[in-house]
Amino acid sequence: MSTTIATSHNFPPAPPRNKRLSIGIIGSGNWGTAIAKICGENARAHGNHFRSKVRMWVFEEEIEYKGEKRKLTEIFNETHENVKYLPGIPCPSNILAIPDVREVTRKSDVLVFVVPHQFVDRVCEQMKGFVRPNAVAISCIKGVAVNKQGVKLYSEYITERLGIYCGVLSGANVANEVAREDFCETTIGYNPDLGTSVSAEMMVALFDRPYFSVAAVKDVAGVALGGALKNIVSMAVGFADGLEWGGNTKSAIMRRGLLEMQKFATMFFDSDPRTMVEQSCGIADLVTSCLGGRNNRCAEAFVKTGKSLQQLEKELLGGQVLQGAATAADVHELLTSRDLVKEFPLFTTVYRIAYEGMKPEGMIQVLQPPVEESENEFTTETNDD
Ligand SMILES: NC(=O)C1=CN([C@@H]2O[C@H](COP(=O)(O)OP(=O)(O)OC[C@H]3O[C@@H](n4cnc5c(N)ncnc54)[C@H](O)[C@@H]3O)[C@@H](O)[C@H]2O)C=CC1
Ligand SMILES: O=C(CO)COP(=O)(O)O
Repeated sequence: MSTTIATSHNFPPAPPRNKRLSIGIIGSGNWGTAIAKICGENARAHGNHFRSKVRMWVFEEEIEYKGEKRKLTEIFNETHENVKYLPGIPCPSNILAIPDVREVTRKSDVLVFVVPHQFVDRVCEQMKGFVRPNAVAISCIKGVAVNKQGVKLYSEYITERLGIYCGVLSGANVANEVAREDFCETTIGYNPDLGTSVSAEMMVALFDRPYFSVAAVKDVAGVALGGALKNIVSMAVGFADGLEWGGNTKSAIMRRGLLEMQKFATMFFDSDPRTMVEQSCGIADLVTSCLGGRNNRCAEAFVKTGKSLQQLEKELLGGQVLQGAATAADVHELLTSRDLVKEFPLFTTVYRIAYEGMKPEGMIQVLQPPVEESENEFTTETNDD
């Protein structure tokens, strides 16, 4: 079993009252709001550890609400509901929606990053210079940052941009189900050896709820990559849904996908291969996303309707952001630059279907065993009689 370093059973001692931590949520989408709800509940439940007020940065927009145009922050602070991204879910009244990311940054000891990965760069740019000296971050973002130099986790990227320690939270956590308080598990990747002012136990205390069971491990890369890469595999399963392939074929895709996830995490990072198969951030997230996450739904519709993924994102997601196609492109760019495309046939096929017009039926070739494997004694022609 990969080593679990903290769970809700290791409840941390309370810090002195003047050292209680202020929590800031950077993001307020579907998952951002569900995470803010969890932190808001725990800030109240553990008043000796956290300050009650949880600040949530909202990318401000005007929306049509009860017949008039209103600001999303005003509606949230009045109704305690994110009517655009998490409708129907009452949030605790100690969450305050704030349109200025610098104000949230300035006033927070723990910064919880939960924005679609496409926006991390510009958000960090605005936060620079406003971060508290002892602040720490935790990233709930599912994606990878690729450039000419190679690949980075978003937690590493945040550390580099803002100069603060950043852990990761990721798991089988479809936001609407978590917000409804259906039971689920999640994984925190947190490595206290790298020097952080907030312990792994304290991070668990911030997120663990009776319906949201948290385990912390040291394998930050394994946790981050499980969430990022399963988005590619869930698109592959969505293409299979579009073709009306059955459960056996889809589980073959999931198995091959899991192996590529594990291979990627150990090839490019020092990740423990057991994380992908033992923790919620690996196999469990892969399964839940393939059973009907947003990537899966858009990929299915892509095959059934012939519309572009951008169009389907607009039509099906109500302002939420599709991550899998962008991650497939990021990963493909990296694999191409390292001449490793053939080592990751499923990831590559998803890229080709999404961007190069490859027919989704072609996915079946990826599932066939490689030629060397099928050449065994039973297939050799004999002339015995
Ligand atoms: N929704 C889910 O079920 C889960 C999502 N995640 C991950 O959490 C991260 C955040 O996802 P969600 O909260 O679901 O976001 P979302 O998909 O609901 O995206 C909408 C959010 O993006 C913001 N946004 C739009 N344009 C922006 C801009 N130009 N600059 C900054 N922000 C902008 C919107 O204000 C809104 O808060 C993603 O990496 C996702 O993969 C992780 C677990 C579950
Ligand atoms: O990450 C998720 C569940 O854990 C959600 O996945 P989607 O973005 O595909 O909905």
